Amino acid sequence: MGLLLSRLWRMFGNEEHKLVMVGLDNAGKTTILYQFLMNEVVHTSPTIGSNVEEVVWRNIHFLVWDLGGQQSLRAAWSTYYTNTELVIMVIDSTDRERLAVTREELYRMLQHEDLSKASLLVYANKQDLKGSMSAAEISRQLDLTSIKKHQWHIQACCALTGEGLYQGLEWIVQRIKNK
Ligand SMILES: Nc1nc2c(ncn2[C@@H]2O[C@H](COP(=O)(O)OP(=O)(O)OP(=O)(O)O)[C@@H](O)[C@H]2O)c(=O)[nH]1
Ligand SMILES: [Mg+2]
Repeated sequence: MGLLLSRLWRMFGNEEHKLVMVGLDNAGKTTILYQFLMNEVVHTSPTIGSNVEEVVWRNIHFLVWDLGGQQSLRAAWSTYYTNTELVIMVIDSTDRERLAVTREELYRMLQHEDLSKASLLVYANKQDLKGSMSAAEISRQLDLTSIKKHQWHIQACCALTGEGLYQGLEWIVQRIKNK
């Protein structure tokens, strides 16, 4: 009975999935959040603390937490991890100098016990800018293939046009449906 009810609950799209969006400052997280919510580019300023919005896509409800990425704020990311099923890490694909910092933050995050069952989507954002690294290059530099305990996927995107954003969400939807 419990299983049936939970299936019905899911069929009617009432389940809410917690999604946490992390990444260094200036990566484009807040821009992505409001693209999801309103299909438009909003003017952003650096996030202090977090933004949270409910995003509905293909009848699936996501509670999306967009966390501030400045160095002093990163220690607080883990306070948002409880009950998180999905993590999006956003990367500014032109920010070669700080890819090593992103890598450190990524692996620190994946070790957190509250994320042991979470799936990871990496957005290689700002693909519209000249000199941006490709998703394949970022994947190599971050050594994503070494991640065995989490399902992961990398998606090239541009938050200004929205290109690639929904392909990433589609991967997330498939993860949820396959559970
Ligand atoms: N060219 C280009 N600029 C982008 C893209 N995505 C975001 N930006 C710009 O990058 C800047 C930072 O974007 P935010 O969304 O505020 O970045 P953030 O990751 O939320 O930053 P913090 O809140 O400090 O962690 C803004 O000026 C955005 O307009 C993109 O795909 N291409
Ligand atoms: Mg922000």
